[in-house]
Amino acid sequence: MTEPHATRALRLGTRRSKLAMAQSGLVAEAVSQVTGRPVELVEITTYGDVSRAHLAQIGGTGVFVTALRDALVRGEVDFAVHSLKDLPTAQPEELVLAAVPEREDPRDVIVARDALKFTDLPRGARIGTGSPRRMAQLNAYARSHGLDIETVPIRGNVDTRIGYVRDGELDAVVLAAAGLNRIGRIDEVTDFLSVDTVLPAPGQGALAIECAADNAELIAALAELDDPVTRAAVTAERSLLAALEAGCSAPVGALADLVADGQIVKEMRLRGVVGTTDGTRVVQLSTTGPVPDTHDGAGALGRALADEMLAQGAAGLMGERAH
Ligand SMILES: NCc1[nH]cc(CCC(=O)O)c1CC(=O)O
Repeated sequence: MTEPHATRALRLGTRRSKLAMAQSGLVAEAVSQVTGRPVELVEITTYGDVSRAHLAQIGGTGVFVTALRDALVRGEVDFAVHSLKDLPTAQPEELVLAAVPEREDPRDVIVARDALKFTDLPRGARIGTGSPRRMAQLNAYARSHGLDIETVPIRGNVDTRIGYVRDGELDAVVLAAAGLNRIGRIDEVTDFLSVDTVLPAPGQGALAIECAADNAELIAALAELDDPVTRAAVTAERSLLAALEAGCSAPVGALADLVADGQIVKEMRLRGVVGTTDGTRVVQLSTTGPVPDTHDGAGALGRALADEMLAQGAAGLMGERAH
């Protein structure tokens, strides 16, 4: 006899990294609450987990996500949790972004030796990051503020990256605040980078819960975990990314937030940046519009900013174009 549907465990497909397991654990609990069903974690290895190549070299788009999406399409798992910033902008038609929960801190942070802040790093300091977006903005800031830094391409999980600082190989590494928060290591941050210095990746700090497009019952339940403001913000950020035709490893930063006058929310602001990794050329613009209440409205904000950025030569600054 099959188990009654209402109590069968929902299968959550997850990567095995510490960060992915932490994120999936948080979401599993929330999903269990809204569905009344137990959630079991199904571990899946993605290309991004096994390849040693630098992200920019292996092409970026979707390396952490494809295997999870394949398992969803094959019906091996019921839903998957992704870091939204790792999710390609193209949405497969068999799948749907059922929920985007409230975003946490979108900022990038520095973990440096001797509790150093970014602007206090000594001349010639070596800063590890595998992200062209972070390289471009850190180098641009350094150039315009008389700092002398060297960005060093690295990759690997959080332990590996912070390890480069602990063992003295690098002076600092750049990471996302959200990831460190989720794995309980936010105390190791020595500097929270203002978004005026480094705009985060589109979707950074937000999670995406994805399931099969024909699973109406689960989609309805997961909708309870959706945060409409986060959804609108990340939709605008991702439509900017898509309209620039840039992959997730391209040097594109974007952040949408609400502009309030006292308690009253006035508008949504979208900021975007692209630059060459050496920081010599940067296009950074922002736009505002009414707070979008539809997917199309948020998309239009992103596309409008992309058009302005392209008119200022943004396309010529992106080395890693999506194929
Ligand atoms: N590319 C790896 C990745 N994907 C999501 C996060 C952090 C969590 C988030 O941004 O939601 C990280 C690590 C990092 O950039 O430090």
